[in-house]
Amino acid sequence: MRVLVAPDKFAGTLTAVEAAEAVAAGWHRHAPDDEIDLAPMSDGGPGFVDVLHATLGGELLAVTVTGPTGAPTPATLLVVDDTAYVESAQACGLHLTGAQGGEQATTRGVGELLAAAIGTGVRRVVVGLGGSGTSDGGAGLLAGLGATADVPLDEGPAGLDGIGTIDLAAARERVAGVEVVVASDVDNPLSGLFGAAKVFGPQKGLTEERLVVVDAWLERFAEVAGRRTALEPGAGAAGGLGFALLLLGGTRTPGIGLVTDAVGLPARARAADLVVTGEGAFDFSSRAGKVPAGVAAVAEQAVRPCVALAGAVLVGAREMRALGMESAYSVVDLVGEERAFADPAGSLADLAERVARTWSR
Ligand SMILES: Nc1ncnc2c1ncn2[C@@H]1O[C@H](COP(=O)(O)OP(=O)(O)O)[C@@H](O)[C@H]1O
Ligand SMILES: O=C(O)[C@@H](CO)OP(=O)(O)O
Repeated sequence: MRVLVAPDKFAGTLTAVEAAEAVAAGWHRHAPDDEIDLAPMSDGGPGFVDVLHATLGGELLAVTVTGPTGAPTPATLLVVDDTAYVESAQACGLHLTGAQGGEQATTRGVGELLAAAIGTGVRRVVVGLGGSGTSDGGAGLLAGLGATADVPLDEGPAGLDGIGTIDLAAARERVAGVEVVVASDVDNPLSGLFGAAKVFGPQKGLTEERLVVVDAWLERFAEVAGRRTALEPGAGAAGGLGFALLLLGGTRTPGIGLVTDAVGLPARARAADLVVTGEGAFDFSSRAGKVPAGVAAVAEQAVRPCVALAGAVLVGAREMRALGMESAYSVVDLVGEERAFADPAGSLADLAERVARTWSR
């Protein structure tokens, strides 16, 4: 039997590559003769560059950029032919800000990363969005590329309070002649009920009262910088980085689709008998745009069953099927929360061994 293993990262415990390897190790304990094809995945968030490098090869270039709280932060660009890939979470990820709300946290480093990518002379730069700890509407990115305003653009959303004017000419000049592709994991607008602060603020540590304040800063920023662009799908990805990149002429594409195509997932699914995906928490936010739903859609096209192995499964059977999944299995249900976090790779392997008993033939 051939099994395609295509998980996302398990945020905080396993990278996508580690998760795929753990699943393969456990599966082989039960079914040593099964052929396993490892395809670690990303939707534009953490792991984007690693996952693409593992499949596409290319050259990795190390750079140091300004982190979300100002500290020098290492990041890596991937250059493949005339395209550079940049992962915004490396410069402003939640792992760098901690759950502090990010009211002063900046995306300046993402602008620096983009500038470094453009500096390599490529024709196209793909920016992966997701997993950010910031909510600055991408103002920091614009500052990192030379934009100026009557308020500081690189002091987080708090710095935008009372903004009246912005000049994007220098930033637009900096990206002129380069195609900017915005690979985002969500299609939310910048502000409002479905905006960056309201929907993704809580996971960054913003309290109910502060969400409203940050949303109002973003709303005002949108009025000054580009109201219509703020409503476009994906403007609210990565705390509004999508907005800034769209203002600079970027075009949005779902990150999962970009990665799926880049790693040739449809053909690999057709060559398999079963597709296995997974992520840390399988919940209803795992809908369209996220790795498990994207992998399930590819499996469906290939007429192959798809199952999910997750740290925790937080949806019922009906929702799981709506997400295209035949079954979803939980590490926590098998080994308990303590062991799941103490030995994430070992316990995911144990779960995979169990699942192989049901699915391998
Ligand atoms: N090994 C694990 N076992 C159980 N739960 C995990 C494990 N790793 C991560 N998680 C849970 O998954 C959550 C992250 O969800 P995940 O789907 O990986 O990321 P996101 O939703 O940010 O894309 C974590 O907050 C944690 O509760
Ligand atoms: O960075 C963020 O604000 C969100 C949405 O883009 O990412 P994730 O869905 O990975 O939590």
